[in-house]
Amino acid sequence: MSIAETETATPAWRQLLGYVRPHRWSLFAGALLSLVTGATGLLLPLVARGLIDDLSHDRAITGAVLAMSALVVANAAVGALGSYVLTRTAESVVLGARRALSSYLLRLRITAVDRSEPGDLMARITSDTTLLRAVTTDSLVGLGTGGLTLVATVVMMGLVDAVLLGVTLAVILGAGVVLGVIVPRINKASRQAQDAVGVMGSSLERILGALRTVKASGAEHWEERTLHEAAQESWRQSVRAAKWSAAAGNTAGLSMQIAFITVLAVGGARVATGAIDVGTLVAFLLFVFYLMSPIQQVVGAITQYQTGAAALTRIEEALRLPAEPAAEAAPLPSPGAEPAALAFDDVRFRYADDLPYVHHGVTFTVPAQGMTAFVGPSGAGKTTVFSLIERFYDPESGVITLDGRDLNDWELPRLRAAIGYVEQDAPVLSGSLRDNLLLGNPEADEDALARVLKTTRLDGLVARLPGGLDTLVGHRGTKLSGGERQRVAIARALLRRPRLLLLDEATSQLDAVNEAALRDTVADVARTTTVLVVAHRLSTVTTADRIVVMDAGRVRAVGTHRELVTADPLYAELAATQFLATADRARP
Ligand SMILES: Nc1ncnc2c1ncn2[C@@H]1O[C@H](COP(=O)(O)OP(=O)(O)OP(=O)(O)O)[C@@H](O)[C@H]1O
Repeated sequence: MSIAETETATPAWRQLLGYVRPHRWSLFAGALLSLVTGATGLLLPLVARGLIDDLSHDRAITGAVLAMSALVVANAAVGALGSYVLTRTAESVVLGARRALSSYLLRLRITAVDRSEPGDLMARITSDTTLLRAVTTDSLVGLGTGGLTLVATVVMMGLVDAVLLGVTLAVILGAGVVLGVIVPRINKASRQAQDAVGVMGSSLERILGALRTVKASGAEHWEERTLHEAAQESWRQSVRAAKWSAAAGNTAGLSMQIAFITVLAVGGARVATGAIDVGTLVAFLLFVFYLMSPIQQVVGAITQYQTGAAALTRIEEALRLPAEPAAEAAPLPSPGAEPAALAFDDVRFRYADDLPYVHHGVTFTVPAQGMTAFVGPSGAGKTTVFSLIERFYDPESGVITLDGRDLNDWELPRLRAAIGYVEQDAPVLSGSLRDNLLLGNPEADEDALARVLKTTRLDGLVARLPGGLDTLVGHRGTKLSGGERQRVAIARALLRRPRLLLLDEATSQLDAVNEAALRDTVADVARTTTVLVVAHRLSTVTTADRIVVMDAGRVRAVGTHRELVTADPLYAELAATQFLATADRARP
């Protein structure tokens, strides 16, 4: 299931109000200033009527000219202030949405991440939230102030001449019908344009994450086409939205011009019959002219809302993905904390309802302290054991306990604080070596850092690097070797003083020196912590306190290397293929 298919329950306008609520007072102040701007503008036709009256009665016009000038200046000043307050508020709304969304995405369950595209999620935080800015000012305020100004103008027009008002409203009504057809098309095109931006984000994320492979496979042209197609699609849909928006804006403009001409014709006739005087006609025409602005504002608000509603829907979809409960960070185990004991009891698990079971009743126990290795053919479900311990996923049935307590009864942050986890591809983030090491425990002091560097045999590397710990490691640690990356990841995990260390060995072959360093490190750590290792090379686990042999989602044997070589044919075979069994059997 893709993220876009997630059902959306909350209507876009309610979400918008949710984001705007914390800023309602500044929004109100901005809207008020806009209204004052509108009101000062509204007085102009009346002052103009006075001016024409004064002229036709040979009276001095200085007062009227001064009043008009003052109104124009006040209009501009209040308008500028209002626009600043509104834009600032709109930026705050965007900030609120970005914060909410980024906090939420960090809490997403791994299952949700598995079935969504990170690049698309990124686009929702960066690009879709940006659209809220315009929707806050143009739509909400535009609708509020434009609507009020419109009503006020219509009332004033009614007071000046009811017949001419009737003529004007008839024209506006016609334009309203046309807009009813156009507006839904803007929404659809905007949604598709934003989706295309999401597709671009996903492609970019995928390509930049594997640029070496892309280059080595000579796939640049192919990937270029994918990116260009997504960009083209976004362009096509944005242009479609722009076309309909332009049509909407022009319909409003055109209707006002038609209204102007009609009022001129009907009003001229009324002046000729003496029903109204010229001053009234001029004032009314000025009102028609003035009506243009609030009508444009309201139409702009409605069209802008369509783009915003599409973005809000995409944001809401992300916020409906399953996430872990929000919780305070848990304290790390204190120095010298007891190692943890772990047990799996008849655990059955599959990654999704439509996928086959990965664990068919896995059972094993791991006492506190020492090293337990998991071995078995690829796809046996070894890494999945770790994912379940970290509660990235929950088993369908069976019980997993840490210190005799069901994992479900642990507060998630407390559980994860007790565990150190080194993933298979041991990610190193960009930044300095120090940043990478302190990621899991920013408060670790220099002593702790030095101890961990020594344990993980990284002290030599740090001494060699020109910048020491402050050397930048490059995006994803590209400036480090595979073995160094893995040891950095172990050091990072160890700085958290874990009571249980999960180490998923890299499948890539390490050189003999690195492999020995890794083996010694793990053996050292296992003296004070419970260490679980998923091993792809048996050479790393021959000294393990116990080895759990997994095959096709089941535990088929548990024992030491010596025991398993004779007791378990699969293990013996694995060992034989790695040239270990013979050497071992040869020993007395
Ligand atoms: N996120 C996932 N979604 C769906 N299926 C998955 C996921 N992760 C793993 N699997 C599947 O679960 C099975 C077990 O995977 P797991 O990574 O636990 O095996 P493994 O024993 O660690 O293998 P290897 O030694 O190759 O790392 C595999 O068939 C794999 O395709």
